[in-house]
Amino acid sequence: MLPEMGRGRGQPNPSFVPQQRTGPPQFAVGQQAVKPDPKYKYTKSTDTDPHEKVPVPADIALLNKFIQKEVKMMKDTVVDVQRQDPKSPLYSISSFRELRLKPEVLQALDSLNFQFPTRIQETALPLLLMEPPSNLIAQAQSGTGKTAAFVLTMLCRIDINLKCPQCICLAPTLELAKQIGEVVEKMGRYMENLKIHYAIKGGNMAAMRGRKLTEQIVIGTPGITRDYLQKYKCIDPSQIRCLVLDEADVMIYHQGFTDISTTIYNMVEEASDSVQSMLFSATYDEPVINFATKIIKNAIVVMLKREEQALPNIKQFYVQCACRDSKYAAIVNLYSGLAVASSVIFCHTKASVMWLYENMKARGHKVDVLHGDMSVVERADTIIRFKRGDFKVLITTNVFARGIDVAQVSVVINYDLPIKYNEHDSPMVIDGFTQPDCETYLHRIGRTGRFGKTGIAINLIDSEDSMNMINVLENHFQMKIARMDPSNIVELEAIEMA
Ligand SMILES: Nc1ncnc2c1ncn2[C@@H]1O[C@H](COP(=O)(O)OP(=O)(O)OP(=O)(O)O)[C@@H](O)[C@H]1O
Repeated sequence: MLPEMGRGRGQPNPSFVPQQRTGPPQFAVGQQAVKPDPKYKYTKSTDTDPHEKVPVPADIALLNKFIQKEVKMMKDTVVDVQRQDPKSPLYSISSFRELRLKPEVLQALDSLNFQFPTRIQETALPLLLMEPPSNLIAQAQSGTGKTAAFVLTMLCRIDINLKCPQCICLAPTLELAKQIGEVVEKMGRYMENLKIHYAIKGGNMAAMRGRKLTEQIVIGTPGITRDYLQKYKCIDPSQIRCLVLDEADVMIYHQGFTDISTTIYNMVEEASDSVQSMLFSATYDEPVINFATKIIKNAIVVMLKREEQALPNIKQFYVQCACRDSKYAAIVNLYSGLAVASSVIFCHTKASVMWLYENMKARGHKVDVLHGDMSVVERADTIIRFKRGDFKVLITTNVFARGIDVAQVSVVINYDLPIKYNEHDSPMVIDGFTQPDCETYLHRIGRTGRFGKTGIAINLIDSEDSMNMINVLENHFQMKIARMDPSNIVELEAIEMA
């Protein structure tokens, strides 16, 4: 059995309004940015600090030019160059043919133009396909092909002639579950009689009682999948050969998911003689990896160094805004740049998502929203339209932060930075500063820069508190988040040259 775990990290509290703090006056836009002393306790609001300079439309026009140039460069990115670079996550020395995949799967990979495995695929697949099967806890940067690594494993592990679930794949959101299913369909297109069942919100749960599933692969969110196993008994756990947890850190260590995921793991582990468990994510902080290695027996662990986690092909910037209102002005003025390819704007709450959406819509901008209060049908429809390019700017919450793969997303904007919560569901504050959620930040910016493309992440900063979060993120991942000062043409050109 699994060891009992304490309360996981708190879910973001939607009613939270970030605290405003004020800092030393030297921290002003247009001057050399002075990073605040982390020991300094800020107590007053900066919202109306007269030293701050709001980007004016002319400055924003330059910023737009910069974004558009970057987006154009993105189209010219050559994946082959990265494949040759031993430091790149796309680097590999083997071919898919050397990886013991089924012939029908190889045929599908050819038709999908998957020519070479990425580093994580080349590393994970031989470990996952060897006999006897071994468990794996794996980490790889966002957009580098983790999905294919576990989907190919599931396809190679199932016996197509058996009409019962043999693989369970869990994901934190229904959008991600659907997206994984689409990858299974594509990679399993030449496997006759392959069937997938989605254990997600929106299905007819009453019809499940007493029914035995005949599909070989079940992909679902944790709550409904547990009901399938425990309540409706429509999956026989003794037949399960693969259990996959995508976005595994959140699945095993987040309040609301921990107990459910561990119940599923225990049920399958106890019933099945030969289940292989696989955990994949772009991020695992220390407590998570400690917990994961405790519960997943004899797992092979493939981890990245901290400084390897942030992708160099995603250029990260912050823009200083005087207050929340000027963040809105910046977004409105950046619209034409954001709509060149596709962009995602992350807000802290559903309320701010809707506020930004209504205001931009009222100005005639074509934007759309995705958040957890929308119906299943609305959410699915929004993702389809965004992937199809029907609208170019998506305003959303953390519900879109993980896993969703939209190749043409070139810009991610953090209207609000993601905040870390403590075990009491309150924002974590150290030395007077709110702490950023480093893992969520990495997942959010990973919605751009997919599979070696270049992308831009822009963080809108409106207080010393949010500036401090930028410093913490830089230190945590040992990476640079450059100040983008739209009024400084020399600096902007220097960034363009970089
Ligand atoms: N070997 C490959 N050859 C060509 N394209 C690939 C290959 N592997 C993955 N891709 C493509 O790269 C994109 C990103 O892959 P995927 O969504 O699996 O990334 P991920 O690592 O799961 O990302 P995240 O951490 O955001 O969940 C997808 O569009 C996928 O089709």
